Amino acid sequence: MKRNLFLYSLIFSLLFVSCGVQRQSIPDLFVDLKKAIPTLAIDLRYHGDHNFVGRPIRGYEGNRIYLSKAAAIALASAQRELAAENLGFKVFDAYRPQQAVDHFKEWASAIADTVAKQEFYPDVDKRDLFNLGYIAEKSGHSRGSTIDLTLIDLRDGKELDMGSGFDYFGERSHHDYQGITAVQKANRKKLRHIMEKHGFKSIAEEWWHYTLINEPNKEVYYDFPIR
Ligand SMILES: C[C@@H](N)C(=O)N[C@H](C)C(=O)O
Ligand SMILES: [Zn+2]
Repeated sequence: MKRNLFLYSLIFSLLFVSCGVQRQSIPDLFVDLKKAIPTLAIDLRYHGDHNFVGRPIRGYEGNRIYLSKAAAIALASAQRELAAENLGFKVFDAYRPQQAVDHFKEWASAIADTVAKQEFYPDVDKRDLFNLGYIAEKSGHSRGSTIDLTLIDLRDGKELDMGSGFDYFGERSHHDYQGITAVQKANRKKLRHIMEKHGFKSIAEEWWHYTLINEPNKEVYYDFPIR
């Protein structure tokens, strides 16, 4: 009896460990972006609390950024081109586990929780953020070839003025919004131009969001946590 118990618990622990390893393993498709492009500036917003939820997001356990190799190669060539103008990228988000998207959905249905409303969605009811295209229930980020980013001046590390902050959900962040200055328009255009030149496409609602057109594994939504 004792022997059986021992065997069962051994099998159970082995199963548990192997599941754990599977959950932790990063698919071959991905690279650690900090290692692939060491000169990239990174501010992984969903790892901390400076984001529209106001708290760290599920699945962002480590301050690391993963992206598909194909997207990382395209981004590296764009970054090289920018450097000639003393410009670089700052990345806010890249691969996003599905569990993080699920966290966004849960948060959106908790109507009373508006701790970060003032900064991120002052004029939008949080229940409409999905319908209006600001957050996706099935996000390209989970497929691994989508990235949220801005431009920085390499001489002082400061972000270029884009006319609204990252994840400001409102018309002000739309590509076609006219009520911003000529400099802000030019900065957005510069970001869009360099991203499109290197194979990425934009969405109308967010100046910071780009997806590699020839992304690999278009059908797969990954859920491994970021550690
Ligand atoms: C939430 C925002 N940063 C974003 O990435 N929005 C798009 C629509 C997405 O969720 O895929
Ligand atoms: Zn995005």
